[in-house]
Amino acid sequence: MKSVDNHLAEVLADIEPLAPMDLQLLDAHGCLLTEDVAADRDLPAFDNSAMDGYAVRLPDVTGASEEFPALLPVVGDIMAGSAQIERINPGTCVRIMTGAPVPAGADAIVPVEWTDGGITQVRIHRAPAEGQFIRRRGTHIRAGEVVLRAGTWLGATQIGVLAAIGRDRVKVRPKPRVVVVSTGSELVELGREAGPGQIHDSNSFMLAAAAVEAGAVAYRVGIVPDDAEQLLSTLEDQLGRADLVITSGGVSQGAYDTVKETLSRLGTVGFDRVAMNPGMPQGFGTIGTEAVPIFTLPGNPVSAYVSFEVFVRPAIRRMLGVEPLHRPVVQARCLQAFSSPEGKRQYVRGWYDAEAETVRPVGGHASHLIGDLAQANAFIVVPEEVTEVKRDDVVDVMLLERT
Ligand SMILES: Nc1nc2c(c(=O)[nH]1)N[C@H]1C(S)=C(S)[C@@H](COP(=O)(O)OP(=O)(O)OC[C@H]3O[C@@H](n4cnc5c(N)ncnc54)[C@H](O)[C@@H]3O)O[C@H]1N2
Ligand code: MOO
Ligand SMILES: [Mg+2]
Repeated sequence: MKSVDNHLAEVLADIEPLAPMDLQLLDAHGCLLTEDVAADRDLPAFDNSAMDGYAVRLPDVTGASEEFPALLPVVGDIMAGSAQIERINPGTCVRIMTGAPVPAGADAIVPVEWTDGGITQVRIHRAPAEGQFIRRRGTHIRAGEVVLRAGTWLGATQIGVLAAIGRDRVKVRPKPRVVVVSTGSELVELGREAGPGQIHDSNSFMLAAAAVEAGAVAYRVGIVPDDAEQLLSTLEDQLGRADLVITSGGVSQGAYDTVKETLSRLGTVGFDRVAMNPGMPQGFGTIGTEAVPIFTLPGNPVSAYVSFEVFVRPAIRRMLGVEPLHRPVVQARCLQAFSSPEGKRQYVRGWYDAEAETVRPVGGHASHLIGDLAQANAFIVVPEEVTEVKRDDVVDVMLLERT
């Protein structure tokens, strides 16, 4: 049997970051920026008001107080978006709203709360300091300044600053497009009745969701029966839009496990028994003229998910160009004893308590127990040579939290 580490190394040796592309801003969300982005303008782009109030000249309001308010005629109104009033003359003021351009001649903004709120004339009972409540042009970002460096991951706030400087396209590594196919003649689509001997396809939903959580775009193709020709034509159909293909099922020793036979016709996919539990039968290689990487994962749901976490997720992250490739692994005290198969790395569903730094196995170890998987937030990773984990042993814990 092949070791987990060898299989992972072979997989990653065949995976490269995707080539950068110019994408629309929202399509770049969740991607890695591959260019330095500099502002082509100052931010703020013009002097503007930080308050709803009045734009004034300082000499006209100096010393204003409750007892001796300054009284000024209001000669106009500047709302945000208006650029009509360019200047104010001595002895006058204008009403101004937050974000509106400050007219030349104005030295400060008086918030409306410091006044009687007058429309044609205003009583001001507190004097602002020079420049108070004016957001000056270029004080935040200067034209030419780099706002985001190549290598930055674009989350919501990075998308925000790009929009603020007017960028509608940016160069990023695109998200890998992951095609997910379930194989198995026993599978039925959600919404249809599962007849005798049939079950609903859960792997393709779970794996498509996992691919999205890893940062990819997922296309769930659905179910292909255990039929070589149908699998072949589905994969040929899908290759045009795939950067990566994931299948589940049909890779073990069954008489109708057709995935192996079919894929040997399409490209170079190797099938191995990997020394892990769950997830022993694994296939990986490339298919089609574009050499699209394909993972053929075992059909048992927990086996498919563990395989995704250990092999597929790091591959997706490498394609995205993001680090770290792997889930964080921490150490924790195990609250319950259990045994582990010799010679295999075991991934045990667990509940990790970060505060107590403990982990507790969740449910059984069998690879069809998907309900237990859904209750876990971690895998306890038991090394190949360990056959018994005792209560209070310190164990490695792979955290499944979203990162
Ligand atoms: N004689 C042997 N039999 C098996 C071995 C073995 O070494 N010798 N290995 C076992 C192990 S370990 C695993 S894991 C499975 C892998 O099986 P396959 O990849 O061939 O998958 P299938 O046989 O198609 O299905 C296995 C199991 O999972 C269910 N399944 C499949 N697809 C889905 C889906 N999309 N959604 C929900 N459930 C699914 C399927 O109904 C089967 O119960 O082989 C063992 N056997
Ligand atoms: O390896 Mo299978 O993946 O144990 O259930
Ligand atoms: Mg099988």
